Amino acid sequence: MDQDIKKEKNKRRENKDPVLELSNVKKTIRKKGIIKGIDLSVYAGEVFGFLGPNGAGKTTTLRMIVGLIRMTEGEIKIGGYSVKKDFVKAMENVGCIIENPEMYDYLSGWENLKVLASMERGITKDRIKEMVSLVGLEKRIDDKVYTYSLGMKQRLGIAQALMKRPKLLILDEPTNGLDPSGISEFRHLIRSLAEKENLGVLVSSHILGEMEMLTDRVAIIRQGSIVKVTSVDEIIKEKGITYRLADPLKAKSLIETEFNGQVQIRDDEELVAFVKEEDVPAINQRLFSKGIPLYYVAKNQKSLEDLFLELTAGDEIV
Ligand SMILES: Nc1ncnc2c1ncn2[C@@H]1O[C@H](COP(=O)(O)OP(=O)(O)OP(=O)(O)O)[C@@H](O)[C@H]1O
Repeated sequence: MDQDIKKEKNKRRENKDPVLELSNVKKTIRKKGIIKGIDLSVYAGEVFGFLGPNGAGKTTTLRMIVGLIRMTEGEIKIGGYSVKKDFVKAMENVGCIIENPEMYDYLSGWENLKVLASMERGITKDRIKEMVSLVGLEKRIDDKVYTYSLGMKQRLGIAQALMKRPKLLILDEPTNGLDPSGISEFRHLIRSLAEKENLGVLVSSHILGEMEMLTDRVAIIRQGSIVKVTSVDEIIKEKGITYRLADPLKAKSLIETEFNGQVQIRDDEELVAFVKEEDVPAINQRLFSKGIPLYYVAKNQKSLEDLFLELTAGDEIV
């Protein structure tokens, strides 16, 4: 992500109240701790990922946020309103798709939105049009919903969820069943919604690559507890530098003695060097002057998947 946008987002986070705030949220079912005291905050304009293996407690937490099940202990605030004390106001500030979005297949997309608008206060025809354009459904909005692809249904579901202008959008496993181009379109849609509508978006998923590209920050949940909250940028830390070259043995000795680096030889043409990034040009020059042909140099990055595996080691991972 662009550095300026990142700084801007951090500034926004520092200056603003969260659109969603969980404090010490617990859920006990038949004396078993399912959720063991979760704290987290989501801010306007950010896409926040909720990641965890099967059975970690993602859906239970999302269902507590939208009031489908009661929390045993703790506090949840949406747009500043307590889900316990100000339920209706809290719910006015959240749009969600937790299971499949509810819609009438035999009506058109437009008719579906009209039906919903008639049930809510203050939704104008202009707002419906605005939502249709925001989710990119203009061309097909008059077609019956049963002719829609899964991705189009999802767009309509998002339009429904956002009609009342909530501050927070919650999506549970939203890319399930989408093909790669659908996933990519979805990613662009969510990012642009977060920016244009200044929405906080909470997305749950176990699809790590997707989350890496979609979210600004992630919370990793394991056995009912959050084990880490971090920005995606922080995760993608250096994991050494890969060199493909003619003589790894000779290169290893040079890098270790002259640049105080650690080197692991991978095969007869590849090594990974743990050196300072600013030393790389000098290393390359020295390899050249020692007559070691260099084919390729690349910075290795730690992915969300690496981190997820480290933190959830031993759990079932899908
Ligand atoms: N009503 C219930 N009674 C007993 N156990 C429950 C109940 N609801 C959830 N659980 C248990 O709580 C744990 C968390 O479930 P949850 O569905 O929140 O996980 P998840 O992270 O959403 O997993 P998945 O990705 O598989 O949906 C699981 O072990 C589940 O079996």
